Amino acid sequence: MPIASPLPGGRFAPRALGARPPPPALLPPGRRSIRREARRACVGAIALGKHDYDVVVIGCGVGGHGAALHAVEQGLKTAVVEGHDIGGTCVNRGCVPSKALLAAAGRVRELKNEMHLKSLGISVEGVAYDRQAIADHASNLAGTIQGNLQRSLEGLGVDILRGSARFMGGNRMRYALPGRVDVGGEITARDFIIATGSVPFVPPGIPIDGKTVFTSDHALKLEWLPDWVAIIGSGYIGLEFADVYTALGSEVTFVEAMDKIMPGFDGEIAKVAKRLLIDPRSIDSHTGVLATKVTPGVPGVKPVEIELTDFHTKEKVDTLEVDACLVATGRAPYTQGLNLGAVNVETDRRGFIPVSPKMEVLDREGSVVPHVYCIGDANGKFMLAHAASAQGISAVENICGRPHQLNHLSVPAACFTHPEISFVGMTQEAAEEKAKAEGFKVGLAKTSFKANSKALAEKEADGMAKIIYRMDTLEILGVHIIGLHAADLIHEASNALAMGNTVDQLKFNVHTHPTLSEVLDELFKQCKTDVKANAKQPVLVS
Ligand SMILES: Cc1cc2nc3c(=O)[nH]c(=O)nc-3n(C[C@H](O)[C@H](O)[C@H](O)COP(=O)(O)OP(=O)(O)OC[C@H]3O[C@@H](n4cnc5c(N)ncnc54)[C@H](O)[C@@H]3O)c2cc1C
Ligand SMILES: NC(=O)c1ccc[n+]([C@@H]2O[C@H](COP(=O)([O-])OP(=O)(O)OC[C@H]3O[C@@H](n4cnc5c(N)ncnc54)[C@H](O)[C@@H]3O)[C@@H](O)[C@H]2O)c1
Repeated sequence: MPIASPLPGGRFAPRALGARPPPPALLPPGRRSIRREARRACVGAIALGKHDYDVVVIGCGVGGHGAALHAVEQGLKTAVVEGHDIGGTCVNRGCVPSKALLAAAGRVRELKNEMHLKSLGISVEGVAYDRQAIADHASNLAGTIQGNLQRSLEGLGVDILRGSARFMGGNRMRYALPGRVDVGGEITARDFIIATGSVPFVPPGIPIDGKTVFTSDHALKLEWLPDWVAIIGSGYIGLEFADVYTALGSEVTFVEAMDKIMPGFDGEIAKVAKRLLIDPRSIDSHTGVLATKVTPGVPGVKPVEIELTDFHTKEKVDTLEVDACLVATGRAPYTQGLNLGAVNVETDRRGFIPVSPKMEVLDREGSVVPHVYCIGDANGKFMLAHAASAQGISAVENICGRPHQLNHLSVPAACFTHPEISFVGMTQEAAEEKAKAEGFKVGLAKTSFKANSKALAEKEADGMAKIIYRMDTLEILGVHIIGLHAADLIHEASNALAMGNTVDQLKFNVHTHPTLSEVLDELFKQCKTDVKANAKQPVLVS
């Protein structure tokens, strides 16, 4: 039976886990020679010999896990050093528990939507939920996936070293667990991959008490459901928690520094999201304001006070009084205690570790620091789990002497609200700027879920998809979807982008009827692919 993976695509799903696989000597001859050949190919490129390990990965979040699995598959002697929880943020305090909460809250929302159920001929009475049981579902799932990750590493022969790692100069590294004299030691490695991730960023003036003022780390435990919760920041975390809280009966107020809600998203998609995810729910928002001072409260006794300051004039404009405050204002890289100076590495102004497109760490002059790579949230290139893992694989390819660069524009992203939002590549705004600078015309096509038979059968036909492409080369610049299962639908577009497919190549592909995938089929078919005719079109076709 496949084992649940924290990553889409189940990076370790097909392997038999739970039991340690036989050592190479006991493997069937075919498997043995594949492992040996992989090792010869890769190790030949890096001239191994005098080190304890070929590769040491510092941090075992999904980035470090992905890197370690790929390294050991290449025949490299590999260790991960983990100072806290195997699985890092994604498994323990991120993707996994948040999706468990969203799954349960989404069901509650659906079952409480009498109108929707009635339109399908169904009536349900007395829908109730157990807050603690929902919280337990999230923490149990995190525990299960953490165990799976650990077994997958052990099963393939990756050494798991417990402790916080610290560079000692040269190829040496020390690791230790505070308060444990029996754990730790010093090791050497030919190559190091830094995968130490990130922690919540909390703006100055906001004290976190973990009860009434908290970050996603606390919110995921769902210890209580405030009647009224202010969420500072309307990015991914803000949107997903607003979805959970409103489904479970809380009222939400967004406090967003930028002039519009969801500033990081494509403008048109953000407008549709506002119509579908914000306006019909118990959500209001204050935009163009910073939360400059927050005073924690006492549940049921004293409210949390949030001082709002105009983003532009810097004048104090209002004070909110709410039951609780979730701070969702981004994440900060975590590189504390690594002693980066010992390997001539310095973080940038925001604390990220600068890297080349091959994930090689760069020094302050911009030169490559030999044998040190950095992947995932710690380099800040794309703070998503699957990006971290893909960067890890890319780093290992480079270690093996097979030059590789991940095309970050082809990395998809999704926000798991109900309905979901997903995208790959550029927003329309960014594409238009690029077109202006480079002198090409932008093509645009859109489709609605309302024209899709499957979405209509589900009575969930709210949503749209749009594609942005170059009219001269028919190259895809971006695809954005909001609607039922948008997070799954995006992969046809992201894979096309990764493979360098142009829109004229996609429009002849066949899709099963009736499926939601026809939303994208329709989108590709609507693209204007006559390049000669396109040259005569106005600058933007919509
Ligand atoms: C609430 C929430 C929901 C999210 N949902 C999604 C989602 O749905 N999809 C998605 O793609 N992304 C999601 N993310 C983002 C995702 O979790 C991160 O992008 C991802 O975890 C980054 O992986 P990483 O391996 O770079 O770092 P991390 O997962 O942060 O792992 C780093 C690891 O390094 C260890 N470490 C740090 N320093 C040391 C040291 N000196 N020595 C040894 N070990 C060390 C840490 O203990 C940690 O285990 C979410 C994030 C949050 C907060
Ligand atoms: N589904 C997913 O893939 C998923 C889910 C959750 C988190 N994540 C990852 O976690 C990271 C963190 O998520 P996030 O939502 O915290 O960050 P974010 O960068 O997505 O959004 C932060 C928002 O906070 C606003 N902001 C910042 N400071 C403010 C202040 N003082 N007052 C008011 N508004 C302020 C910003 O303008 C922005 O809109 C993201 O980079 C994302 O990649 C991903």
